[in-house]
Order: sequence, then C-alpha cells, then structure tokens
Amino acid sequence: MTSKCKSKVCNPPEASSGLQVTPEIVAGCQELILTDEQIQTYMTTFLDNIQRGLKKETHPTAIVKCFPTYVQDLPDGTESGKFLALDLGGSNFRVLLIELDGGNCQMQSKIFVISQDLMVGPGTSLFDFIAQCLAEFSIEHGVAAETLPLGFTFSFPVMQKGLTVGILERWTKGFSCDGVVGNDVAQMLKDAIARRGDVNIDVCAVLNDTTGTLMSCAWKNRNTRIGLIVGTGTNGCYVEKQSEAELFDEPDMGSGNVIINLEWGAFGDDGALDFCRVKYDVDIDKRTINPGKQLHEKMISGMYMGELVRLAAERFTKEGYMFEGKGSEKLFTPDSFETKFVSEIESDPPGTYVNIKKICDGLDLINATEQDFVNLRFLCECISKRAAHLVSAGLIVLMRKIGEKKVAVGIDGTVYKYHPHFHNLMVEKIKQLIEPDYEFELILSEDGSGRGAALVAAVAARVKSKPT
Ligand SMILES: Nc1ncnc2c1ncn2[C@@H]1O[C@H](COP(=O)(O)OP(=O)(O)OP(=O)(O)O)[C@@H](O)[C@H]1O
Repeated sequence: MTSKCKSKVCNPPEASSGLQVTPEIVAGCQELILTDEQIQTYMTTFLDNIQRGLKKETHPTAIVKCFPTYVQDLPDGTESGKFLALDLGGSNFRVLLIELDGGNCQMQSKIFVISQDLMVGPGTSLFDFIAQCLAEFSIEHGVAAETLPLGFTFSFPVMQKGLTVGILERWTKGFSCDGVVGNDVAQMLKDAIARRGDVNIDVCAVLNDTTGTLMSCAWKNRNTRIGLIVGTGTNGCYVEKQSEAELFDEPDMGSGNVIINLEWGAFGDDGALDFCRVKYDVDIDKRTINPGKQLHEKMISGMYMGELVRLAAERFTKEGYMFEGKGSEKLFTPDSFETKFVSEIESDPPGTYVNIKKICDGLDLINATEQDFVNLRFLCECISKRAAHLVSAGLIVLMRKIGEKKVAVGIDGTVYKYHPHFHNLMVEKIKQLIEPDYEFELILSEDGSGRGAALVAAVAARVKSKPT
C-alpha cells in the first residue's frame, strides 16, 4: 500500500504566487492531519463499536447504536405508484409528492422553514406544524381526498420497533423539543394529523435519511450497500446479514438482510476519539446544546466545519501569525465563518483569491494580505481533509464488514455535494487504505429523503403483496 503522507509532517502545497503557508501555522496544524496509524486506530475502534451496537448483550451500553431499520429489501426498479414523503432532519422541513413508474420518478416538493422556537419548543407544536404543512401541501396538489402512503424521513437517532414504529432516542443537530424522546414519532405524526381531521394519510414507513439515500442509489445501482450523509450532521447505514443484527429478531427472516442505521455521529462519545480530537473540537462541543454527544459528527459535518476553521483562524491571529495579529470582531464571533465559506475558499484555483477576498471583506478583514489568504485556505484544507479522511476510514470498515468486492456507496448532504474536493479526497484515501481487490464507487445520491422514502414505502408494499 502506498501513502502520500507517511510521516506526520505533510507539507502544504505552495501557492502559485510562490507564497508558502507560514511555518508556525503548518506546525500548529499537524494535529489536524490524521496519520495512517491514527486512521488504523480509528478503524479498529469503529469496528469494535459496530459489533457492540449489533449484539443484544452489548447494545444497551453501545455508543454506535446500529439500529435495525426493518428495511430488508432493496428496490428492483419495478416500484410504482404515488407517495407522499416528509423530510425532517436538519435545516429545512420538506413535504414531497413522488410518483414512481418503473425507472422514472417525478417529484414535487415544498420547503418549510422550521423556526428556532419550534426546534426547541414543545414536541406537539412541532408535529402540529408538520401536519399543517402536510395538509396545506396535499390540498395545493389536489391529493387531499386520496389516502396516499407516506414515508416519514426523520433523521435523528431512532430505535425502530417496526417499519412504522420509531422511538426517538435523543435529539441532535440543534433540536431539543420536549415530550418526543422516548415516544414513537410516527404515532406523534398520526396524532397530529388526526387532531386536524382534514387529510387522510397512511404513514407506512419511518426512516432515516441515510436509509433513504441508500435506497435511492440502489434504485439505479444494484451494487449499492452503503448510504452516507455529510450534511448538517453525518451518519451512515449499510446492508447487514440478519444473523449479525441480533436486535432484529423477527421470526420471519425475509431477505435475510437488513439495513443497519449506524448513528455514527455518536462515535467517540465515550472518549474513543480523544486520541485525535483537538482543542477546537473540545471548544465547539462545550458550546453546543448537546455537550459530550455526537463527537464524531462535530469533527465532520456542516454544522461545525466552518466554526472549526474560525477557531483555528482565531488562534493563529491571536498568536500573531494572521491578520496582523488583530483580526476583527466578526472573526472572533462564534459561527461567523459559515461552512459554505470553506467550499468557496477551496474553490478558488490555487494562487487566486477571488472568493477568499470577498469572504475576508465580509468578515471586516479588509487589510488581509495574500499571505493571510494562503494561511486561511490552508486551515480550510486541513479541517475539510480531516473530515473527508474520517468518513473514508468509516466507509472502509463497512466495506470490509460487508465483504462484497464490488460496492457502491450512495452519498448525500451539502458538504459532500458542494465541497470542491471532498469526493476526491475520499476516493484517494479509500484507495490508499483498502485492499486492491475491492472495487468501490462513491455516488451522489440526491434526494434520498424524498425518493428514498417513497421507495421504502413502495418496496414494503411490493414485498407485502408477493404471494407466499
Ligand atoms: N457550499 C457549501 N459547502 C459545504 N457546506 C455547506 C455549503 N452550503 C451549506 N453548507 C452546510 O451544509 C449543511 C446543510 O446540509 P444539508 O442541507 O445537506 O443538511 P440537512 O438535510 O439539513 O441535514 P442532514 O442531511 O444532516 O440530515 C449546513 O450545515 C451548511 O452549513
């Protein structure tokens, strides 16, 4: 196996202007560059975490929960019909109407903003709002009189007790509504719909967006076995043998497989990632509404990536290596550096400073020099590369566990979609570390939460109607 970065010290690329990253910043950022040894430690620990999540005996105390999803069959392309889908799991809430017809999929959708008050208010208010959006949408699209099957993409850690029963374990990604943890979110949705009484809906699947993403990709690519999200949060799922998934003790073996929702954002919550967490990770975590939780997610996903860069920039400014040692009030304000800035900065061709200049101006860093640009870009690269490498290491563990030599991974989420190098960084890292007889494809699987939800509902209907 070859490695482009064998030693701990990786030299940053030289800007075409000839400017190099300030040596003190290069030295200070070495802690963000994962060595092959650290990645090996990560992989061994992660596999152990998965095994603990899957086993009945160790599941209650497991950190990576490995919830069986009750989704056992992948689409075969023959699914058809009209479906509704709800997608709640991050910055926006969407209602979708999906029509599947063989290999075709037509989709209409509407986005609704979840206000900060709803995100942290009573659970019933949140579900009443969801039901209200669903009713409005159904009336607008002329389907309120039909009883359509609905797939509910609810992308938070849920313990499924069946395809239509999902008990919320805990909130993540900035949500913390009262009265939902420990309850069945499908039932809460049904109750809210019933309280209105103006629409009839058949809630026939609760799923996570990772499952939807896997299903959506599998609809087109029959080798799909893994779903991955790198958006507001991060999570993964994969197709496991039912015999390994001890919590999925259905008497009917069905296909013999089941999709496992890893909830890998929580990896490290027992300290398992402390060997590679840095001060910025610790500082970010302290300020969140769920300190000590979702530590893996906080090293990777869009909700935190920009802030990690800002914390690094703040440190090096205060140490006198950037922005004349002065910075600006905005630079020192938490969350002022958006994750999209990381993508924009890394999209500037090396040696050009168009986006970065605009971003620095916006942060009142009007006297930023070319040297500052080179340094800030390097911070972005270190943080985004670390995220891509962590996710890659996780995928390698899953590929080996699945054991099939040709695997497609369906991936969704704005960070993966819009970061200019995330995909390539992942491909490069996985190729470097996985055995050469594995063939893998990383496929952008858009709209898993919509089309995927419809597919879960449709496949369930197809399997149910199969003669026994
Ligand atoms: N151009 C960009 N590059 C990278 N990240 C971005 C970009 N634009 C927005 N983001 C980040 O992407 C995140 C939103 O991603 P996305 O819409 O995929 O998530 P979500 O659907 O809300 O939640 P999730 O997919 O995690 O369940 C936000 O954290 C935001 O900061």
